[in-house]
Amino acid sequence: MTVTAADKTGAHTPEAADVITGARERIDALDDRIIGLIQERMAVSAVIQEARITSGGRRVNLSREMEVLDHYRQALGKPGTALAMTMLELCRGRV
Ligand SMILES: C=C(O[C@@H]1C=C(C(=O)O)C=C[C@H]1O)C(=O)O
Repeated sequence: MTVTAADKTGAHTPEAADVITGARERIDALDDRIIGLIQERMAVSAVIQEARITSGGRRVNLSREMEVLDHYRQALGKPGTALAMTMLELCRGRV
């Protein structure tokens, strides 16, 4: 059985299916960039954590994490906090 663009997108007209298909390509490209930026952030975060641990400090710095959480909350609202918490977990592991 053939899967049509309308099936894949949920659109009810070919015009809407075209809009959705094009916009999804842009979303996939944006997601690739976001993932790349998160990976870059993880690497920079690792440099900071290693420097602190090597100097005798702890991996985690809660006051800094509060600043990061607040930054995301101010920009994106409450879901921004959840996003930042997931990102912090990616960057420093679970606490
Ligand atoms: C990167 C740091 O170390 C840890 C990781 C953080 C981060 O990824 O943003 C923030 C605070 C620390 O728990 C830092 O102190 O800046």
